[in-house]
Amino acid sequence: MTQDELKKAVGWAALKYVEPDSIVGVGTGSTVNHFIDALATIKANIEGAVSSSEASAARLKAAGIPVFDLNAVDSLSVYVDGADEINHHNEMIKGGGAALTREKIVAAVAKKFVCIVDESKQVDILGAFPLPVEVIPMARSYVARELVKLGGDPVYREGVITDNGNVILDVYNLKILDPKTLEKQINNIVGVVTVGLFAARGADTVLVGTQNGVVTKS
Ligand SMILES: O=C(CO)[C@H](O)[C@H](O)COP(=O)(O)O
Repeated sequence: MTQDELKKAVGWAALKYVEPDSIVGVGTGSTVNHFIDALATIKANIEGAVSSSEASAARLKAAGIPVFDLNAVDSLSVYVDGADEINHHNEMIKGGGAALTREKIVAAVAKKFVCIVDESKQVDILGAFPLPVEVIPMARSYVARELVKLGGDPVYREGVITDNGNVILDVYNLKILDPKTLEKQINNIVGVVTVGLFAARGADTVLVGTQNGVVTKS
């Protein structure tokens, strides 16, 4: 199977975590796009969705699924999203699609985070994928200097403005041995909006698309 077929398999497998009549938290990316396609087939059985990006909101609306503002929603039973890397403790690097801040917010509200990945995303140690950091534009150079002090090589993602009007620094050459501590350290730098390390709030369930089928990990 191709990588996209593996993504499709986990996107559809995530449907079983959607509760009837609920509002579903929806992430961003090519794997989640398959989940949205699957969700469209049961749209009569759900109330709607909260989206982590303008891109997913547009896809949800095009599929006829009502999209709610998160402020209008008290709780979400499930949040379904992909990842750029995931380790064996269900800690992740996310933000390849620049949606990390809204993803972290929607994930925080949800009772259960179901992460959907193809097997190429599984790693022993996070950091081969450059770590995205969303930054207030005027703080870009300052934050970059602070990230160098933490051992990384930040690169400005040129031409990308997030849905929140900010910029992204991608931090290369990090070997992330303690994701929870690094998440706190980077979030503490003034001017950082969010780091794309999801460790304090990792995934509760991971669906991995493999050549032998979808494997579920908790
Ligand atoms: O964090 C994300 C977007 O900000 C995505 O979940 C991540 O980039 C994975 O994307 P894809 O499913 O296209 O491989």
